[in-house]
Amino acid sequence: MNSFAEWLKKPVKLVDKTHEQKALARQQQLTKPPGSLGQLENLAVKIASLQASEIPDLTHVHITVYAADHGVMAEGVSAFPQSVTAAMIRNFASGGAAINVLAQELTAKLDVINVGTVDTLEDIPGVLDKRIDAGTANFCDGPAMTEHQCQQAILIGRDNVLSDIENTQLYIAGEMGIGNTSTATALASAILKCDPADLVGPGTGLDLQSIQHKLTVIQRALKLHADKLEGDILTLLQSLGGFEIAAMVGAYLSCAKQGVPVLIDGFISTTAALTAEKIQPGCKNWFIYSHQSAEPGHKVVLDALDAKPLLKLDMRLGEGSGAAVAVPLLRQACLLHNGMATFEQANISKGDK
Ligand SMILES: Cc1cc2ncn([C@H]3O[C@H](COP(=O)(O)O)[C@@H](O)[C@H]3O)c2cc1C
Ligand SMILES: O=C(O)c1cccnc1
Repeated sequence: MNSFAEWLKKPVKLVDKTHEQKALARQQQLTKPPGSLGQLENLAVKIASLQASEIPDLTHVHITVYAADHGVMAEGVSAFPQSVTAAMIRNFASGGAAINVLAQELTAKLDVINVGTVDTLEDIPGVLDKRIDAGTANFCDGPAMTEHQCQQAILIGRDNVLSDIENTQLYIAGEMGIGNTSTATALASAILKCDPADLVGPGTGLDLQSIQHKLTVIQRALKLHADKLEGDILTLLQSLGGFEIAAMVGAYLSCAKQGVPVLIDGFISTTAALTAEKIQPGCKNWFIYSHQSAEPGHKVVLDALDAKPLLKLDMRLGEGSGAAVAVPLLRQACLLHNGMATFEQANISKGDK
């Protein structure tokens, strides 16, 4: 038995029900009509139970952006050229991307990992070079990855979570990879056995005619890999995924096994979350969903996870940006939970009904 298979078998950590009960009871004691803080109450209870703590705390947030290129770009499926993936890695390193601005404001730890760009980048301070290959293969011609490459990518995500687990109170995986809305659409359609026409969208900004072309490309890929649709999820990930998507799957599996709360971002990240949940049911107990992006496939994937995202801001960026935007809400839910007085402390009558 190799170490990958051993690790994969490790169970997902069970969520602490005692702390859930304690947090629910505390919410009933706080000086407000029960339920009046709406979803902020559920959030605080969820974070308290995931952290197994009476004082949930989100001071230390670990954000990792996984970047990689996609072979399906040979079919012309994005409004932007493939070289933008590498260019954005440079931008992450110099602090100019949206996620840099947000991570700085949150005082979050921000890692950037190159999991496999076509461009061989020089050593860039602040970027972890874990290039598996020069992008994935075109899944219209064959599997996107070899089995070994897929495992390598998963282990990169696993190890990133473990690298700072002692300090991580919340983990966010972001992605950068031109063409990856096509990859996520193909993978999610295969996993959910649904029509890719219900998921496909503009990504970075395709017009209607180009979206139609993107759909025919994805349909071709799904036809080519049709024999794997009844097979296991890891094979689907290997056939239709991307390096950064597989790395996010590994990170989510790692969080669920170790008991680290995860805040999920947009369409591509949520497709990785769905993949992790299908590989190991129960992973999703560790997930909180930040937002619903404008990419149509995101709603389909969120629904498949029974997810109720906190925000709907028509964002469609990725990089972990939607999740980062939601962190202040989570922090405020915790602050209210921890800091408000109880009826007893404030000597206020609780009311009878
Ligand atoms: C400058 C720039 C920065 C980005 N940051 C995230 N994405 C997002 O857009 C890409 C997916 O869209 P598509 O499948 O249409 O290529 C991914 O890289 C995703 O992270 C970006 C895209 C661009 C152009
Ligand atoms: O939903 C997302 O995260 C998204 C949508 C379009 C392009 N990139 C990311």
